Amino acid sequence: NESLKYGSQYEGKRQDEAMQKFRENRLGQFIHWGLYAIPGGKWDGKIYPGAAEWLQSWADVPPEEWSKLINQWNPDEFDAQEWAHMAKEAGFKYMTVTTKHHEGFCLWPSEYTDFDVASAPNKTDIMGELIDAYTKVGIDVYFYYSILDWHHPDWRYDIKSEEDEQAFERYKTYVDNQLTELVERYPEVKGFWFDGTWDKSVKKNGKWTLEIQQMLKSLKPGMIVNSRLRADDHGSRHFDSNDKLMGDYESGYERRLPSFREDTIVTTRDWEAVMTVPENQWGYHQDWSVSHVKSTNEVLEWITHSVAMGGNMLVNIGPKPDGTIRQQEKTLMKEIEQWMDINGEAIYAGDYLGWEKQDWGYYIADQKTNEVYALVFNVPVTQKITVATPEGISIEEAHPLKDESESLKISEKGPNEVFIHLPQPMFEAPYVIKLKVSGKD
Ligand SMILES: C#C[C@@H]1N[C@@H](C)[C@@H](O)[C@H]1O
Repeated sequence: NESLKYGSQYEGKRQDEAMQKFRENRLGQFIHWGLYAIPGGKWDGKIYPGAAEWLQSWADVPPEEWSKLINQWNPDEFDAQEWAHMAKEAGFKYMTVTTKHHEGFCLWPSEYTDFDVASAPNKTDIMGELIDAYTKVGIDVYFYYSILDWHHPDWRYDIKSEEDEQAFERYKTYVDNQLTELVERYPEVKGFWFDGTWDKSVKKNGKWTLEIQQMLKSLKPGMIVNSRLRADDHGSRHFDSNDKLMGDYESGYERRLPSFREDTIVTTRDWEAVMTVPENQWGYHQDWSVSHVKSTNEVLEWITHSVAMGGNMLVNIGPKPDGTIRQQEKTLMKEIEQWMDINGEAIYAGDYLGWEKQDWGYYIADQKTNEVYALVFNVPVTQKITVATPEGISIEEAHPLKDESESLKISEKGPNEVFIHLPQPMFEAPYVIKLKVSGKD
């Protein structure tokens, strides 16, 4: 290991209360909202199938033209309490919302720019409304902030001249000021989800990324900061040049999940995956037919897979320009609610169990109660699932969370292996079984 000045600051999982709460939350809502919701994936009459919040890039729109969208920012149907209520009912324990995406438009009245809601026809302080409404219903709020900024004149993709150097110094001050402003205006914020840090300009400023992390923690002890912010002395991101995780949790799983076969290393640290309902749409896109849209059961499997590997999951919504939520996302939240009302105990505070992975689905162990759950997604044609337990551990009982008074039949399969017999008929949703285990520590 070489000594690094701007690498990982500590090893292992943070054990303080704020981080434990993050770990127990497990299921969160991601919200991507900004000017990009107005065109909704369409520019000059053409639909672009790429991510809607990247339309400025796909359609190669000059920043000064894109910025005119500010004059159409008028979410007159926006109701933060309604969003918070829907999220609460769905069972989200935390929420992460875009304060500023790559387009540079700020959803709060910032002292440091005119490219913000204060300069739009509708001057509502979106961040203020959301953090108040969500905090009031008991949902923790995190802020997404993009370092990459297509609007700001001092942003640089790389530092290749004295002029670049001076401009980027100004940009660093702008970001430091905005982050300080966000914490001071919204002190209930629990942490920051940084994005847009892949360019050389950031990789050459590892020291700055550490200073941002330290500044946020000095502004609010316990603040939680994702690994995606960080670059080390040599520009290594997420993990420093000694392969040590930087930041408080690993945030590399965007629209993908760690494999149970190859990536169990993730179970040794805190991590969070983020996912879209369509293949790749974070901001509002008016035409979801451009790609596969996940069913609720697919979304529930992504959530379960993350928790079963000891991670969190953020499920994204992209609100419409008028401030309403599209029907597909409202239906999804309602169906997640119906499933979580019965099975949420297997997800909240869930963690990696470490038993042999089976094709029928996932095991989740409760961090606090030590209860063990089997979550069945792929019902075997034999109508029974195999549970192979470590030496000295056996399954005493199996009760479906849908009706815990019911006991499922258990039969011997072999040494440390049993069958659990599933009831007819086939299931319309993932089927969760609480296992009574003996011999577990
Ligand atoms: C690429 C990229 C960005 N990272 C995701 C979390 C979205 O914000 C997307 O625009």
